[in-house]
Amino acid sequence: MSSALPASSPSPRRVALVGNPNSGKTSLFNQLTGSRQKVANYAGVTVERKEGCVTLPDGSHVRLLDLPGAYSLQATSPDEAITRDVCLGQHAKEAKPELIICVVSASNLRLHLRFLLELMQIGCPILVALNMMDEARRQNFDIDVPGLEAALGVKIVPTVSLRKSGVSALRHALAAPPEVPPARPATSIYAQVDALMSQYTNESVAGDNHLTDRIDRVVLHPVWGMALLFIVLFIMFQSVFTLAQPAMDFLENAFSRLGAAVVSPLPDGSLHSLLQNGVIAGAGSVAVFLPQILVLFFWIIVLEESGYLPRAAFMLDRLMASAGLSGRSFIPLLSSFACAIPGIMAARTVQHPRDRIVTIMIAPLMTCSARLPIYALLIAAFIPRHVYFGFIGLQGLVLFGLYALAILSGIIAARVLTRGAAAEEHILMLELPPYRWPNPRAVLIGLLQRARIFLARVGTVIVSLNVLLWALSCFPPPPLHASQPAISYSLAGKIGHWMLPVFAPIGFNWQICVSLIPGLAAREVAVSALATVYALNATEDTAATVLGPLLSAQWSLATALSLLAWYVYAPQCFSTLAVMRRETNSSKIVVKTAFSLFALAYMASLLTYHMTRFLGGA
Ligand SMILES: Nc1nc2c(ncn2[C@@H]2O[C@H](COP(=O)(O)OP(=O)(O)OP(=O)(O)O)[C@@H](O)[C@H]2O)c(=O)[nH]1
Ligand SMILES: [Mg+2]
Repeated sequence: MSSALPASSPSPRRVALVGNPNSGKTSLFNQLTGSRQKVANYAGVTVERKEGCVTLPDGSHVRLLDLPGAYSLQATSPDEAITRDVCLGQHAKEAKPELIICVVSASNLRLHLRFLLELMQIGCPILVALNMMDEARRQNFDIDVPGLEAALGVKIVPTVSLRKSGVSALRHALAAPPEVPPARPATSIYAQVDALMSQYTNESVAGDNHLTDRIDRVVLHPVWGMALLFIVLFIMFQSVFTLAQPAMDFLENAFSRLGAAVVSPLPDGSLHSLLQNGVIAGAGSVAVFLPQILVLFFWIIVLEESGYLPRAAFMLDRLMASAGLSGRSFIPLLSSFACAIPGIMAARTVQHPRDRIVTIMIAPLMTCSARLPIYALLIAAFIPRHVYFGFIGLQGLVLFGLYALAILSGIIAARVLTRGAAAEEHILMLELPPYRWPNPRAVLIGLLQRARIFLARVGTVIVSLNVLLWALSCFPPPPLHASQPAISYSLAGKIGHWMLPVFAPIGFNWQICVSLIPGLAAREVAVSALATVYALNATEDTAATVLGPLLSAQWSLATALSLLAWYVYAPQCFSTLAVMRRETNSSKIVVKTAFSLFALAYMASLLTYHMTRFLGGA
């Protein structure tokens, strides 16, 4: 029998969720604590410990840790090392948990039991959450839970964390005194798992997951699979323009009216200019891109939840191998399309140190969503809305091309950095999860979260940087009888003109130079900064959200394409560089990466500018 602690011992105060990757730990964590940590259908979503608070039925509180998934306590990657260290009480900043909730997927019981049996040997009290019971049921996979519970000597709570099922039972179980599992037989873990599976499940007669296998026959096919991947990406970028356009038009209109309603009653003067040119022009010009950002994230969330991503990684393994990386680097790189910061963190799942550093160094090359407003602004202004064959939009095609250029550059950069040497680990280590219909509620919550993050950025970083830029663009005031717009005499104007000799060869004017500086803090600010600079530069009042037509009237195609090329590579936002420093613990790598990316950006813009002029796009 299990050796229960004395009955008087209180319920545990420090509890950790531990288990195999993709078993549903974070889903349970969110249900128990009310948090909104990221959940997705592939291994290695959580890469650092996250803390939350669970309220027990008696009103007391327990501190709950969500940990990265691990296959065993023999950690092979930095994220697994965190889990090992916490479980064994060796983590520098985390005391050993008083109870481990081992999350075991009922639909993948054979694999997950191995880790449970290993955990049972470390002398820590254990409670088992037998999650994904719905999937097991769908596969007609029966588990004799009371029998397994008695055989293991640990409490087992069946759960479906998607639907909160079993969460209340888990809360009650947490209130009980923790129990250290009894000693296991001396036989190997494999033999024990075999015995448990044959005695307490119907594994031998339950069907395999035929549907997943059938879908995989197409998805992982060398020809059809690649064609499907291409079609998925193509639809994704086309829809960024087509689906988002009506909502964008609506927002543009709404902001123009709001601007007019707020600003018109004010007398001319500094406050009028600050609101009109600094706040409304700046924030409005970026906020209108919300629909496009949401369309992009809709696809990212659907792909993450469906289980398709690791398959895409599998398909691209050969391509990645040609760059000296394994498909394992694919998911960190793909996360970088949302933002390079979680992408760089996700590189913790890459086991080999060299591959991990190279993945981190090329992550900023993947096109983060902050670049979308710049791309969308310039594409809408300079690329005609042609449609070929009734469904291929030229604008979407150019966007696709910009993403493809970034990916290709990343592959070439990785090849240079790995000096063509073969990848150190192989994709076969990657676990393919079952396919799942994305949960509409999860998709909606994910989108609302992204909208909140985006609008919070607009309302904080972007507005404050723009107000600062407005101040620099208005002071010092112009001399009496000035012949040019006031901004030309201001500090911002002077800085722009100082930078001009460096950037004129790549087709940038002084207004673009001014916008590059705040763009270092957050790339979208380049758009709001351009809106402010041009609004202040204009002789009559220019509405915030009509920046596109203004630029297309004033810039040459060569300049616009050169700026697009610039943003494929640079600049790094400061927070990316800071996370890179933290994750690699090396300033040298950060300096090397930042310098190379600036050099690449300059060269790409130079080439684009002169080629376009040569071809007649002056
Ligand atoms: N059908 C079903 N799906 C679930 C259940 N619990 C979680 N999921 C899904 O399983 C996937 C993985 O869930 P996560 O909570 O991210 O898993 P995790 O264990 O935290 O994964 P890592 O952080 O990568 O170790 C997600 O797509 C969830 O929506 C469940 O009980 N039933
Ligand atoms: Mg997780």
